[in-house]
Amino acid sequence: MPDVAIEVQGVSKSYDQFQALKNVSFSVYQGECYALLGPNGAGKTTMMKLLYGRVAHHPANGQIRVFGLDSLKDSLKIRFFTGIVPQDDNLDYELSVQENLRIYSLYYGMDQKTIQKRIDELLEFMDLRDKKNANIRELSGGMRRRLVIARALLHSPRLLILDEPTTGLDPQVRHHIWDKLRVLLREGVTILLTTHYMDEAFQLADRLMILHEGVKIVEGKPAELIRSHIEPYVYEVPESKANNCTPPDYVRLEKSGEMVRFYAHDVSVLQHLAECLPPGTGFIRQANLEDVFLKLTGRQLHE
Ligand SMILES: Nc1ncnc2c1ncn2[C@@H]1O[C@H](COP(=O)(O)OP(=O)(O)OP(=O)(O)O)[C@@H](O)[C@H]1O
Repeated sequence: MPDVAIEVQGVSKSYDQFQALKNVSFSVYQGECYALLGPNGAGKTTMMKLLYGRVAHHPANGQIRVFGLDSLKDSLKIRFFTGIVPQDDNLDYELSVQENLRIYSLYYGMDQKTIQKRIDELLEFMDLRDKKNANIRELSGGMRRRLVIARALLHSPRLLILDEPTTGLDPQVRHHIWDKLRVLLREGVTILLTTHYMDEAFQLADRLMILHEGVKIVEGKPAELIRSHIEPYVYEVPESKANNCTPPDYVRLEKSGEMVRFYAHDVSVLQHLAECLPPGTGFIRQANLEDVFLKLTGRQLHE
């Protein structure tokens, strides 16, 4: 069993009367990528912020340890080996790309003689070297996101925490960022991320947890969750056409947006259903993480 990087035990968090997290426990092993999934408001960001001491947390019971350090008593020490990519790109728009990195290096008390080398290395790594002296306003959304990741890596952290790293970015930029995160994982960095993209979790996460209304409802490896929680085949049809299909009792139905999904263990049952509609009206596919998410949370990804 690999060493533990993050250990969360029975943690709850309330904002006034509202309980955002309810008795949540999980561990993240060193060098793994662990994803927190959940509908809007599930408590993902709150969990992340507790880890790096961004919200006050005085649990009556519950504890968070990061590389053996207590998140309450040692939050400053934890920040010195943790890189944080927040949900919003909180860059300084008055400064250039490299000035944004330089100012952060002061915050970490980094040696100013060697800092330029590290900045150049990171701009190269995130493919931003041509933008070194550009103003932040001149950067695309994808470039800004890459710069925030470069900034989080300045002090060569052992742990990288990313809150929705690729939200709103085009598929090419998302794949580019995933490639960079894979390089970091190969180098032994531990990664904890939140995402609304099921393909992102499937591509990157060794293990994941689904949070729902502050409660951990499931945890596991993506492929195992699909195998154990969902029928393997899905027939997806627009709701307006689905009235013509009458499924047998053992076919499960789920509505998602404009689509109806029929779930079954036997693909031939779905093929039979498909024959009740004109060809091309719907399609049969294998179940994926999004199907698990829908079944367990009963929610669409963005409501
Ligand atoms: N500072 C705060 N004061 C009061 N309530 C808060 C505060 N921060 C978060 N909440 C509430 O706590 C709940 C969990 O919020 P959180 O941001 O952790 O969810 P999330 O899963 O990250 O959501 P999203 O996917 O939309 O980012 C929400 O109902 C939110 O309104």
